[in-house]
Amino acid sequence: MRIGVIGGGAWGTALAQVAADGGQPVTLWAREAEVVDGVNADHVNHAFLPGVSLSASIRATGDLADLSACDALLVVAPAQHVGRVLAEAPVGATPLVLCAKGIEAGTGRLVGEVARAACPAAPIAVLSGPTFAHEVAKGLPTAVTLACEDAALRDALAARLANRAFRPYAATDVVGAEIGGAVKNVLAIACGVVEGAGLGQNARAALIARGFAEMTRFGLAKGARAETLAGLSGLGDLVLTCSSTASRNFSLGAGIGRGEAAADLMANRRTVAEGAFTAPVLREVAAAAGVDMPITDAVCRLLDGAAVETVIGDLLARPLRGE
Ligand SMILES: NC(=O)C1=CN([C@@H]2O[C@H](COP(=O)(O)OP(=O)(O)OC[C@H]3O[C@@H](n4cnc5c(N)ncnc54)[C@H](O)[C@@H]3O)[C@@H](O)[C@H]2O)C=CC1
Ligand SMILES: O=C(CO)COP(=O)(O)O
Repeated sequence: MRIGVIGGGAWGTALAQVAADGGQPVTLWAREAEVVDGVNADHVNHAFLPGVSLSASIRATGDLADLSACDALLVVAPAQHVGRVLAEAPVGATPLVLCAKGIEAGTGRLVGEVARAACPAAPIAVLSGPTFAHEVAKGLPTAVTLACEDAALRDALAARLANRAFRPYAATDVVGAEIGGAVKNVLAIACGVVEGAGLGQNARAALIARGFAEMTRFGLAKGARAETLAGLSGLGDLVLTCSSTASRNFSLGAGIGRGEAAADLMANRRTVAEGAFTAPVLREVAAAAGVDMPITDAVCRLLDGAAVETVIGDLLARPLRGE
């Protein structure tokens, strides 16, 4: 199975490295010429995954047409750009493995819905879980959810991507796998705020547990299964990104918690903090579905510039309720 990767950020590059295990050829499409040149000449993605030596069997390209001979495409552009990139990619009926985590602003669509609209003939799988790119690229042990309704395709993809350190777990719940990854990014911002503002470990654990309740309420309303949300792509990824400054979303929140302006933090970054784009549209979609999302709402207010003390105070002052 010839693998192509759409997106030369940290995660696309790490997944290209996974797919290149054992010297298998992989084509990596990157938007930036400097990334293409660095991967081909030095076997390093200096811009997005510095310090990791990549397999020489990864060939980078800036031309989407070079993906036309691939048997499966890993889609790893940021969620807000997936629709545009897929519209230009030579997909046809080639299976797509969606690896971006987010909800499209303006439409409220999960990445799967975006991909189905752009590429109606392409079978869809979702790969998601607790996966810091730099750890995966270095070959550290990692497990992911690989969700696909077509069992034969899912097994073929799992067999192709699995290696000694990278372990896909099969699932059929595509929507559930997507929702866990999209919602946890928003909750990771909230946990970062707690860290940055020095609110303590109790508060962070409370946010993880109540955030998981929020993710589960939203997921169930949108057709996800509870066991998927409690698995690697939901709870697993929530725990990872709510616990570490290696998470860009957590780091963004930590900056806000320290009192820095969210707009400045967003303006000064080249890497993507998906939760900042997902939070407002998640709030809209949840409101339309009648789902209460107090932590997501708090993150939206903080991103809009509300004071940390005010927002945290409001969260704590909500009427007491059953767990
Ligand atoms: N980095 C990680 O550890 C993980 C990231 N992800 C997800 O993977 C997706 C991609 O993130 P990363 O690879 O980390 O990105 P990154 O933050 O390392 O790099 C930014 C990426 O955005 C792309 N980009 C910027 N503007 C664009 C545009 N207008 N059109 C198309 N692409 C554009 C850049 O080319 C680059 O590939 C996100 O949805 C993220 O949540 C998922 C799991 C792990
Ligand atoms: O999704 C991730 C790990 O699973 C990466 O998290 P961040 O985007 O917050 O860095």
